[in-house]
Amino acid sequence: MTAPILITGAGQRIGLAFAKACLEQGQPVIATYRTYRPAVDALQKAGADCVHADFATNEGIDAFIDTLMTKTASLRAIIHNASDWLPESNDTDPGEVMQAMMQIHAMTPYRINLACRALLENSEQPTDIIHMTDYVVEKGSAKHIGYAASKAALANLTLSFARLLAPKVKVNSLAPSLIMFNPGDSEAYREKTLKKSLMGIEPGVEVAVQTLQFLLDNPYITGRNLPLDGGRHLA
Ligand SMILES: NC(=O)C1=CN([C@@H]2O[C@H](COP(=O)(O)OP(=O)(O)OC[C@H]3O[C@@H](n4cnc5c(N)ncnc54)[C@H](OP(=O)(O)O)[C@@H]3O)[C@@H](O)[C@H]2O)C=CC1
Ligand SMILES: Nc1nc2c(c(=O)[nH]1)N=C([C@H](O)[C@@H](O)CO)CN2
Repeated sequence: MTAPILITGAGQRIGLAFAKACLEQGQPVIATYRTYRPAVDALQKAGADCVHADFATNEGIDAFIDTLMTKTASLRAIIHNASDWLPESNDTDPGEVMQAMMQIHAMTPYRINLACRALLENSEQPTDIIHMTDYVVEKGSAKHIGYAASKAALANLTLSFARLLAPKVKVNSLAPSLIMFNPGDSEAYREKTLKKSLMGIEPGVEVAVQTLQFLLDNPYITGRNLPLDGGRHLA
């Protein structure tokens, strides 16, 4: 019996694409979602075990972990994809922004990874943890300061968990810049953002799926950060 892959934040966009790609290969998936959408039903019908989870509190994380433990005794991989892209703004308290960003991008992967160590080590095959970070870990962000700091914390968790869990478990970061816009992004924002990379395109979720598969298939990469950014560092 193939151990499932846990994908957090799989109710839309990149996480949903990850889940669909795994299912299409016959790979069992446990997918978390916070907001119900018809896509969650479709994912469940496609064979995923969809679990509601809100990681905004430690109680919410621990409640999810308790549910997960009733579903499986082993895991093929954990993809920490759940995320909020909160900017600083005049009408939000900076302390709340930083707390929310650290909660979803650092506390959530930290608690789930520690709780699931045995599930990952139980598997016969090599197993993986993949942290979805961000290009801004390298450069910072003037408009998403708390977000960037929390993704930098997540990138450091990659190093620590790679040390802790080797050789049974590989632990890597996937660091995208633009993959896909949000529906509300203005034309002006889109134009400006496309110019930030050498490739100058909105690549879409497939490039993230390809990179995920590369990491899952490779037995010798661990503790590394894989950029997926269209050459943004040279633009
Ligand atoms: N899209 C892009 O261009 C880029 C993406 N990335 C990273 O890639 C990953 C995927 O990006 P994308 O698909 O755009 O992500 P989204 O912004 O669509 O967020 C993914 C999911 O995270 C879930 N989520 C947010 N907060 C919580 C919470 N407190 N508890 C549980 N779930 C939560 C949301 O659930 P729900 O909707 O169910 O409420 C959402 O569907 C993210 O980590 C992101 O930071 C990095 C750079 C660029
Ligand atoms: N959780 C999210 N994180 C990020 C998103 C997103 O939509 N959700 N989007 C980006 C941008 O695409 C950025 O990389 C380019 O402007 C960053 N993080």
